[in-house]
Amino acid sequence: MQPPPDHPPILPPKIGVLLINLGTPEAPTVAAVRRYLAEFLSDPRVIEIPRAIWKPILHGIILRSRPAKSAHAYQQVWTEDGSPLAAITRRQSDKLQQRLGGDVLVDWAMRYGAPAIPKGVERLKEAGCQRILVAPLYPQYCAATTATANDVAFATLAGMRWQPALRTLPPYHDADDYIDALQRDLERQIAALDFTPERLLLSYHGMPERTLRKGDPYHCHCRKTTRLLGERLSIPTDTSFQSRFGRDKWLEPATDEVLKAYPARGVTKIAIAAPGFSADCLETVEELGIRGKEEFTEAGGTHFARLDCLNDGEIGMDMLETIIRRELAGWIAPA
Ligand SMILES: C=CC1=C(C)c2cc3[nH]c(cc4nc(cc5[nH]c(cc1n2)c(C)c5CCC(=O)O)C(CCC(=O)O)=C4C)c(C)c3C=C
Ligand SMILES: [Fe+2]
Ligand SMILES: [Fe+2]
Repeated sequence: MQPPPDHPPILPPKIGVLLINLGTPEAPTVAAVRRYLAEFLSDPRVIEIPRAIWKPILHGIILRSRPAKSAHAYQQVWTEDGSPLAAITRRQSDKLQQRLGGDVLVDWAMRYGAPAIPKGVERLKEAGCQRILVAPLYPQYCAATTATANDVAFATLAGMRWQPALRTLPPYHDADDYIDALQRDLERQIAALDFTPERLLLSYHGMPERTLRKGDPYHCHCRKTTRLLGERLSIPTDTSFQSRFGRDKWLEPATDEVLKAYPARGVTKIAIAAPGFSADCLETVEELGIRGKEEFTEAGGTHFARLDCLNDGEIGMDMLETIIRRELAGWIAPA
């Protein structure tokens, strides 16, 4: 039987996947970086300080000084395709779409800036997706990253009469497929170097230490990833935490401190990787690859290599397809 002529359109039901990463400015300019930082650093999941105390600090000090410094850093990593984080996430989405076929619609979004999560969820719903997997691409769970992305996706549903069913991608810090992909990709990159590193430093984004005491599993997830990876690699590994922000105590040891201390300990040839980042970005290319290298060589290091993230390479895409398919179980037929 045909629906009446004034009936809203009936689309064949589809499955949606929304890949999410942190977000990045739209241009490497002071104004665009200020807009991005204002949104990012206003998120109470990121800065857990009472608003009445934090707002004057953010608007009176941080947004006056940091955008110029950060814009300079972004200018050093910007590509023809824009910010590396956005360009790589877009390619991951396109390649996953090809792998999953036409019954699954894959799109991507950023928690801060564009393309925004609400628009992504709405686009998938309008295209007929009655079931959506929200996939924040953070292997290690953190309230400041995973939870805030999921919050926005769920909040988008609050305004809908006909809500799609939502699933979220759980952390995959100890998933065999993830550890295996890291092992193979890092071994491949180390084998291609023109020197043999004495140690592999695994640098994760830092967090205030108090978030660990409050029950965030992030620190434990990072440590577990290093342990599982270290058990498989022949090169000795160390763990460190980068990108300290503000005056509070952050997770230790700090990446820059470890880099500066290596040569005095007799370690002068190293490789550094960032397993917590699913795509290369400012934090890996500039902070580790440029500033980290300077810190290490100024302290007496002789050989330094920054290894790429899994990005949209074959090994990374195989892993991403496997973990996404696993979460779509019961929604799509097994591959
Ligand atoms: C208190 C501040 C911050 C917390 C907490 C934080 C946690 C956190 N961040 C990432 C991943 C990324 N962070 C990136 C950039 C970035 N991070 C902060 C501050 C905090 N991060 C700032 C101010 C910035 C902007 C750049 C700068 O001014 O230094 C990025 C890169 C974005 C890009 O455009 O390339 C990523 C990715 C994680 C995983 C995390 C907690 C686990
Ligand atoms: Fe960050
Ligand atoms: Fe940084």
